[in-house]
Amino acid sequence: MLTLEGVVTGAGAFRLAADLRVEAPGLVAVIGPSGAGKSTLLDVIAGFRPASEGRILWHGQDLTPLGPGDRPVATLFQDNNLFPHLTLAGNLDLALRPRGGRLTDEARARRDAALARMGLDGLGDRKPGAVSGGQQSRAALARALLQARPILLLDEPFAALGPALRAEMLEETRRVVSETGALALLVTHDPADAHRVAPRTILVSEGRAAAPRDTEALFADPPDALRAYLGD
Ligand SMILES: Nc1ncnc2c1ncn2[C@@H]1O[C@H](COP(=O)(O)OP(=O)(O)OP(=O)(O)O)[C@@H](O)[C@H]1O
Repeated sequence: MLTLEGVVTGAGAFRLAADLRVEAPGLVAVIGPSGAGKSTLLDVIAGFRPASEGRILWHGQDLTPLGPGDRPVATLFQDNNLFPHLTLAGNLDLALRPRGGRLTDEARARRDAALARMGLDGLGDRKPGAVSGGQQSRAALARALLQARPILLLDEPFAALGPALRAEMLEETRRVVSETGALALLVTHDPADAHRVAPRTILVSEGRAAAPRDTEALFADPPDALRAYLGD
């Protein structure tokens, strides 16, 4: 269970309030108008942005005082964050030895298995610039999975991909989240994404992140803010 207890955060004049619980595991969509605070919500959970009020708890443990590296969280952003000067394998290795040092044989085997599972067999020696956008996305997802953190934050990770590839990557994400037993929060602009892969959805609007609701029920009877966003 991820609990945001009276959390208030913000950037500049913007304020976001969140008082909600998210049952783990599972894939939860985060949806809402542009500028509503979806990325801000993920940032405060990851620790990239401080909470000015309230606490963030993971299975009862208070994460609020912890820095991003000490939280049980892996984050995947839209631009993938692959280092261009490293090979795909080298990028994945960062998840296994974030502070440098030699990779053990066991770690190397895990990295190769992660590449293979994402359909990147034989591409480990290439740099990101020498593979397709979809392959870059796969490598970034593989790296996030290798981090093996129980909370996965996905901030529009596949927005730059075409519709078919995006659907494929979402399905891949759904599959790995269900296999790893993680809690994943997925920011998306597309209600179809939420319908496709997320049984629950958090609506962020009017300065507030609402408690997760059953996705079908939410869209069947949308609150005014969601109705306006959907253009109904
Ligand atoms: N560094 C900053 N300084 C000041 N205001 C900021 C900063 N970063 C974000 N904001 C403001 O915070 C609000 C929330 O931004 P956020 O990126 O969380 O929204 P979002 O819902 O993720 O938007 P989008 O869907 O467009 O990505 C916006 O109004 C934005 O202008």
